[in-house]
Amino acid sequence: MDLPEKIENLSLNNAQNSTQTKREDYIGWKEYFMAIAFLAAKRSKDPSYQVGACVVNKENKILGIGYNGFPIGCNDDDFPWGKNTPSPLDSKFLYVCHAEMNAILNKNSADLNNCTIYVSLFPCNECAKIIIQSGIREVVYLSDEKAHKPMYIASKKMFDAAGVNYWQFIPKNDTIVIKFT
Ligand SMILES: O=c1ccn([C@H]2C[C@H](O)[C@@H](COP(=O)(O)O)O2)c(=O)[nH]1
Ligand SMILES: [Zn+2]
Repeated sequence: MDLPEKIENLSLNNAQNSTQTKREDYIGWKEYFMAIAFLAAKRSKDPSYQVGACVVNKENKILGIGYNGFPIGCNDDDFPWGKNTPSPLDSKFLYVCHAEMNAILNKNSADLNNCTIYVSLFPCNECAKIIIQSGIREVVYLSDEKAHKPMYIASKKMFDAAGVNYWQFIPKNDTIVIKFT
């Protein structure tokens, strides 16, 4: 391409750029953080329930991500994934670290005060305690399908007493497609 042609193309591109407006179909912050919690849940090896969590500060910066799984060093193939086993020692409940706990322990900042946690499932009572003690002040959850169980009612009781705000996120769409192309 010789020089005059190049200059002509350049000014054409500039003219096109100056008339371009921003994309409108980008995902909002809340969708983004909830989608990250759901993506993290995809890492879980739990056959019955995969949970993801994402801790975010007031500047929309992510401070921690987690999913439910066994502690470091406890091999996914050696520890049990069953729950109603004859021997209590063979139940996953003794060993699994919950998604919220992992997100909080994985934090890349010392301070979680006034942060928000996005969770795919409303937190259980044990996670509620950890959330409160960490300084997180807001819980955004998607599923409340276990909310009728005593441990989840206890979570709400503790959140209410501690002044932790919680609300259900209802996504605009039930799918976000990610293509590696
Ligand atoms: O607050 C919560 C509650 C539960 N989880 C995890 C723990 C288990 O791995 C599953 C629940 O298994 P069920 O067999 O459906 O009881 O979810 C969590 O990460 N956070
Ligand atoms: Zn929990």
